[in-house]
Amino acid sequence: MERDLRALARVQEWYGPHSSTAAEWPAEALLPAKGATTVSVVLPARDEERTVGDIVRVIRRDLVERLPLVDEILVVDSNSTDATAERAREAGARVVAQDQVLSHLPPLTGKGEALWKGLAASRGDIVVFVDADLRDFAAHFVSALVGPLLMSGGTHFVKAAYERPFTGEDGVARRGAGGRVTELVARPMLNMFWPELAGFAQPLGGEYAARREVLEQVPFVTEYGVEFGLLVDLLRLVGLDAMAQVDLGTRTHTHQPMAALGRMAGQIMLTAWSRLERQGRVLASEPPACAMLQFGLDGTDLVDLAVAERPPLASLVLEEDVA
Ligand SMILES: O=c1ccn([C@@H]2O[C@H](COP(=O)(O)OP(=O)(O)O[C@H]3O[C@H](CO)[C@@H](O)[C@H](O)[C@H]3O)[C@@H](O)[C@H]2O)c(=O)[nH]1
Ligand SMILES: O=C(O)[C@H](O)COP(=O)(O)O
Repeated sequence: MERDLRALARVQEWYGPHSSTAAEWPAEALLPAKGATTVSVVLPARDEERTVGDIVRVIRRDLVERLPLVDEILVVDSNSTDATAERAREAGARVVAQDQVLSHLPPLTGKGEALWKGLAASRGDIVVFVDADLRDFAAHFVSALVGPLLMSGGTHFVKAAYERPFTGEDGVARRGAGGRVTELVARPMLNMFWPELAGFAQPLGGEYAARREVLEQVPFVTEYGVEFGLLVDLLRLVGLDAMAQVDLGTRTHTHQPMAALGRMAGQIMLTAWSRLERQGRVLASEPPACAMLQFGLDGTDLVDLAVAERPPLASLVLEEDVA
């Protein structure tokens, strides 16, 4: 109990100075601090033809043309079968095909792979990740995340917080009802094992920014464990006081069906397990099973939850320099 109270006190001590709202970071006020620092926005996108174009257009209009805050907009086409790449290109993004980046490596799959390839293919000193399925996107989703990095040299990683409504098939948005995996899996596990991270309201959210030099020093889990893995690994690398959170308001996105969220939850649990093992906090006589039986209306399905991992990009560059 005493340990729990100490952890809570640490989170409270962090929260005040490291949490802010988007209104505190107006884009025009950031420009003088930008100087020669370059900013890339990277959007991982698999079958997002309905939303990716609008997001790219807003970033281009507000943060490239009106105010020169963003230097590069990169969409990683994650093996889409729809017109994602065309829509992104028309809107003004540079588009790379996930498997064509570092194409000498055997391709892996999933969101984490798209992010890692996006990091490899982009050039900015600051990298902002934004999901490509957001609705009602506005430019402060990018500028407010960049704010603390430009204004404070000691900040290395900035994660978004927001209210997440759930919009059902009836089209009605229910406030606070979104983020089911966040609430049922990610936050309970963080509170149990990495309580210092308990102050991050949306640990799974896809919007965050960091300095390239730190992103290149951590591994990327390939599937949906990527955000959980990054938080835990960055905590180790840079410490809580180099991490910050900005409230962006409300986030609406495309909801996945329950079975897909079950797989996501499994991938996040396996990611947590790998970090507990790596940090010497569990001793396993055998690894967890990666197969999960799912029951749907049309019968059962045996799904594979296994996640792979890409090494820190910096280690790869070193290896390739030596080779
Ligand atoms: O193989 C993939 C899968 C997804 N995506 C893209 O990644 C983003 C987020 O994926 P999505 O399937 O919409 O995830 P959510 O259901 O919204 O999951 C939430 O929780 C995940 C687990 O932490 C996070 O990765 C997400 O960013 C977060 O929004 C979208 O732009 C996708 O197009 C890819 O690029 N490749
Ligand atoms: O972050 C999450 O928990 C998942 O993306 C699910 O979100 P949803 O419940 O809003 O679909």
